Amino acid sequence: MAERGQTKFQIDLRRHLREQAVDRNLTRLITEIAEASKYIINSIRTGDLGVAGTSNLYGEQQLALDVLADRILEKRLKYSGVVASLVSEESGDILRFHPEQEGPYYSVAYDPLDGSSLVDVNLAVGTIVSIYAGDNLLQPGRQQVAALYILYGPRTTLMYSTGNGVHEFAMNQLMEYSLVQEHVRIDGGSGIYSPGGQRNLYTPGTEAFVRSLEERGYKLRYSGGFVPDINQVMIKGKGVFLYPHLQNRPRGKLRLLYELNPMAFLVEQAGGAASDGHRPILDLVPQKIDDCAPVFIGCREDVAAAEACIAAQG
Ligand SMILES: O=P(O)(O)OC[C@H]1O[C@](O)(COP(=O)(O)O)[C@@H](O)[C@@H]1O
Ligand SMILES: [Mg+2]
Ligand SMILES: [Mg+2]
Repeated sequence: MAERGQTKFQIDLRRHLREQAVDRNLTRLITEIAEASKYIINSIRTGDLGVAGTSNLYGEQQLALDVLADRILEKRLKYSGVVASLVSEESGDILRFHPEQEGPYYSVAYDPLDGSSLVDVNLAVGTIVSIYAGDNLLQPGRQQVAALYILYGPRTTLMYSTGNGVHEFAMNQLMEYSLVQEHVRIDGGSGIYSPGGQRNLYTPGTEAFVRSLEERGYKLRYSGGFVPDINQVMIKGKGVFLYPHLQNRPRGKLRLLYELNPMAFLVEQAGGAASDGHRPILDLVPQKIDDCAPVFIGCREDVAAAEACIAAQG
């Protein structure tokens, strides 16, 4: 019987970060983001589901919730005292700060509310965060020092890594994130597949890859939310998500800085892989903050099979 107060399941996020010997300022940053999620949850549950009357960098109509979630996170990060620069999917400009606190400082790229168009149909949405040391946000994803996502589903869960495995937390009745499991692993096996985009616009290589999964009995699981769809692969420990290059969209849809890099960091830390069809997502060098890339992400063997199909048929 574990000593009272010592069981793994009473470890909250801050204590876990401390036990992982995570730098004090990075611990502060991650716990500030966790705090901000409480206000985002509240805005999802009670907020205005209408449009904000503005559009983001991609010309996508912003929902009031996108803008509200962005404001909540930006304010938290700005006043955290440990952030040198940040960029959000919703704002599109890099904001720079001069923290008074002692360094080290960090830079953050985030998608404040991914899948926001699913809120009005009451499907799960999430927040995705990518963290670098210093003030340069245009670095390959492999340079990240941490990444995390928060999934606002029937339960609110948080998945983070600082490079020492991926750990899952769930929000309890007191709105604290309490440890559920450490070292989440994607070990493979016949699983699920999440085929994003329009199938009729797939290239021959992607079409051949998806057909091979169906012939192997993979089950289609696609919610239209990147965070729940990736979380399903993480928790099941198998399967693959793809939002590929399309005939009319050669760079796919998902954004490198705030969606692909953080998810690729987490999935690789869980023993999986993430590719743009030719090379690891984490090795792509961002040219500009709104770069997009095709993505095949999940079980290592499935991603390798996708790359082989694309090498053979494009
Ligand atoms: O609706 P589509 O084209 O299948 O795209 C779904 C993808 O787009 C997204 O909704 C884009 O996210 P945003 O809501 O942040 O723009 C992802 O969550 C999801 O994986
Ligand atoms: Mg998004
Ligand atoms: Mg978004």
